[in-house]
Amino acid sequence: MIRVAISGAAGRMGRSLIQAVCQYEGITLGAASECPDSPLIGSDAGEIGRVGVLQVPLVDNLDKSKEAFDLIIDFTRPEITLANLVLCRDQGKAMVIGTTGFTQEQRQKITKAAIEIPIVLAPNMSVGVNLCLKLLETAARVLKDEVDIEIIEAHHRHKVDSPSGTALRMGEVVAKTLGRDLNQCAVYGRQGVSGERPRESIGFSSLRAGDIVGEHTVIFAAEGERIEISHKASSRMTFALGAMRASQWVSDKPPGLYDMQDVLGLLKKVN
Ligand SMILES: NC(=O)C1=CN([C@@H]2O[C@H](COP(=O)(O)OP(=O)(O)OC[C@H]3O[C@@H](n4cnc5c(N)ncnc54)[C@H](O)[C@@H]3O)[C@@H](O)[C@H]2O)C=CC1
Ligand SMILES: O=C(O)C1=N[C@H](C(=O)O)C[C@H](O)C1
Repeated sequence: MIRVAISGAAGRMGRSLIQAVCQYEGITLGAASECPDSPLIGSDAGEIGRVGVLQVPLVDNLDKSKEAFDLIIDFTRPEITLANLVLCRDQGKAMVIGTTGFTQEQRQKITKAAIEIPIVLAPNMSVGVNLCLKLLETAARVLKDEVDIEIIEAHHRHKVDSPSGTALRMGEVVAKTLGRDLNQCAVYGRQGVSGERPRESIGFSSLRAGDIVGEHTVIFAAEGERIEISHKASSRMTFALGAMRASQWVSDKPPGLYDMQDVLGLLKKVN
């Protein structure tokens, strides 16, 4: 049995993760944490996830429950993820990181820690999005530089980072396939007299509204035809169950930085 700790247990993803643990065989909830000033500290995680009492009280720091879990699942904010990373590295525990919005420097800290512990880091843990990443690679390889590429994403009004981690990953996959550097060719929104579109740019547009769970579309537009590859998540359970799959997968892996493509065995080329 793999004992997981959920960081950010009362958050949107945290609550879905508690439910997913209860649905998933071979995984049990060992610990759960929330922000130190949360009034929910001390409450039972099962009650927060609406799955009945689990006898796991919310702590304000997972360091206090470190004997009770084997790995941390973290869907929080970058600075919290990095604090959990230090704990996991010091304790030799694995990590599954779904948090997005890392700076380059923060990402490097994760890469460095992965020399010592196994980490799955993925901006999107749904099977569908990870399949889309393979489809995008194929589309870019076939369409080459003959198309304009635009990435549109839509999320709920509470999301704090933009573009979404998934949109950025989609851009990276397409740019890499086309031999472009995303740092050079990304265009984040347009306003005013923005001029004619250079073919090599990859455009990003972000919508924030209501309770949209997460939607991504990549448009490949040529003269006379247009291809759109879209994914629409309608429930956070799709991400949470992906995180369970990642937890089970990573629990017996050697140190290294992995992503959902590794977990799902999608690394081989799809033609
Ligand atoms: N990789 C994936 O598949 C997905 C990634 N995400 C990402 O997950 C992250 C979280 O998203 P949401 O759940 O919507 O956010 P949220 O804001 O609902 O949840 C974050 C939780 O962390 C808690 N928190 C704050 N400080 C803490 C601390 N010191 N210790 C423990 N918990 C603390 C907050 O109180 C909050 O409850 C975002 O970066 C989002 O982009 C979201 C969905 C899917
Ligand atoms: O914040 C969210 O909600 C989501 N964030 C992830 C991202 O930034 O890509 C994944 C998903 O779309 C939901």
